[in-house]
Amino acid sequence: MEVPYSFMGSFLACGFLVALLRQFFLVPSELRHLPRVSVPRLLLSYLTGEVENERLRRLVLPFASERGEGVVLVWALGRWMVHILDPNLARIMSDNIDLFPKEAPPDDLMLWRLVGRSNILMSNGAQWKMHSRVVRSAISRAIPVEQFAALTRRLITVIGTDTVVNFDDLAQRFALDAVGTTAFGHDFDAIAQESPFAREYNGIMHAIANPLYLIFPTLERLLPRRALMKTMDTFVDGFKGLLQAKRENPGVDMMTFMLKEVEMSDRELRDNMVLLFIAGHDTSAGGISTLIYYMARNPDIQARARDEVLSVLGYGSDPTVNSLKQMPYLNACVNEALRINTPISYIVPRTTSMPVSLGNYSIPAHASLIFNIYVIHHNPRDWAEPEKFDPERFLLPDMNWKERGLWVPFAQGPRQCPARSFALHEQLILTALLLREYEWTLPSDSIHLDSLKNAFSPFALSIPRDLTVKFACRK
Ligand code: HEM
Repeated sequence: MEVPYSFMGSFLACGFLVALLRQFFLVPSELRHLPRVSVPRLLLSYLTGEVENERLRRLVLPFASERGEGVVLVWALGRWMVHILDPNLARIMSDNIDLFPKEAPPDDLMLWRLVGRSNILMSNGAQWKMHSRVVRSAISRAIPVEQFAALTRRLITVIGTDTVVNFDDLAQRFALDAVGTTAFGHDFDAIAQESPFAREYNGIMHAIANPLYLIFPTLERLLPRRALMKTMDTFVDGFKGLLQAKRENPGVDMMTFMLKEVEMSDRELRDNMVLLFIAGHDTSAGGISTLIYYMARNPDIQARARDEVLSVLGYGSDPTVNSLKQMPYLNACVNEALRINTPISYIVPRTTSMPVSLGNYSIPAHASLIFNIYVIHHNPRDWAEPEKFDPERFLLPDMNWKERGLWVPFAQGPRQCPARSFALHEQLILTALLLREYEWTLPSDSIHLDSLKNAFSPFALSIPRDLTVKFACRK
């Protein structure tokens, strides 16, 4: 019997496609000894737009909590990545930055076109040391306590007396003004009115997050998104304008400080500016919204934190670095919010500069590794009832969460977040002043009555979405 050409053609095409797909998802032979998450389950999760924290809870956490594994392979963005799930292994990786340098980001991924590569986040070795020295000293000169309080007062004016507000939006606008005024000496005035800059940024992030381009980054080359690239270039150029304005009109902000450093080129200054903008506002906004949400869901916790704030500050004075230290319960609430819905689920990929042994696992050279903050924060082997919002756990004397590397929202080691103290104070001051001014609850039609829902983010960010909150003035 003669086989029709059309049938043979389809058969060969199918065979070719299967072989291609197999190749695409094939685990490299040198990684095959490691446990791994099933590809079909991952693909289904990516294609249905599941949020990162849910995916990690369902598909990755069980490897640590049920099987006691310290690492697991996860397929993402077209390759296999080693997720570090064990706090001790995470510490080894974080402390040895020469053995585990930052991986060069895939050329095709749009995020890196936006963030740039000549900055503190993406550099390694001597370059990173230079960036780190300049950026860290700029950030850590003085905590802008008064500025945070002034911005909170602006926020209170916008919230008004008795209202329901979209708090995730307000938190993002607050965080944008916080980073704008303190890092660039530029007031976006985003709290009071819609900022075109923020709108453009949100539009770009939304376009970058197109699931098809994320799963198959090579599409950026096959079907280039020229309009998006142009918008991104114009957006980044906006930072050049800010830089020039800062040169002509120096202030007391981080950029003015960095401009005094002759070591950095204009390109490096601009890339660091874009980075501070991105790293500094979505993360903070996520942390703030999470904290406000859990306080709304737990009126007893909210009341206890308020009592503490009033006992230290009374009704007159603004918080200071010292007075905030006298509020252990409020500090515990901030820590617990950063644990339970950690703003960054895992760090930017590292690589191995040579074959290494991590605990019982041998990892080949040039593997991609990340340490998984979400899993470390949610492993029931280390945290009792990890899904419960319980600030009290940070007050237990024998928990030793710092020493054991169990609480790592800002990562750890030399490359941990340089703005840890900045971000913690931002949250403490905002919450202290809101507690004094308002009592807040979730409205009855909130989508978060049962559990917190995050917005979709392809960059492992956990930011609550559509978080309406009902504020009632206490005076
Ligand atoms: C709650 C808020 C924040 C959280 C949870 C957070 C978390 C993190 C984490 C986990 C890293 C490590 C990333 C990695 O190694 O791949 C990081 C790095 C970084 N963060 Fe933050 N961050 C926050 C706020 C900020 C703010 C407000 C700024 C700036 C004003 C900032 C600037 C940076 C920079 C420049 C780095 C790169 C450090 C390096 O590679 O040496 N972050 N952050």
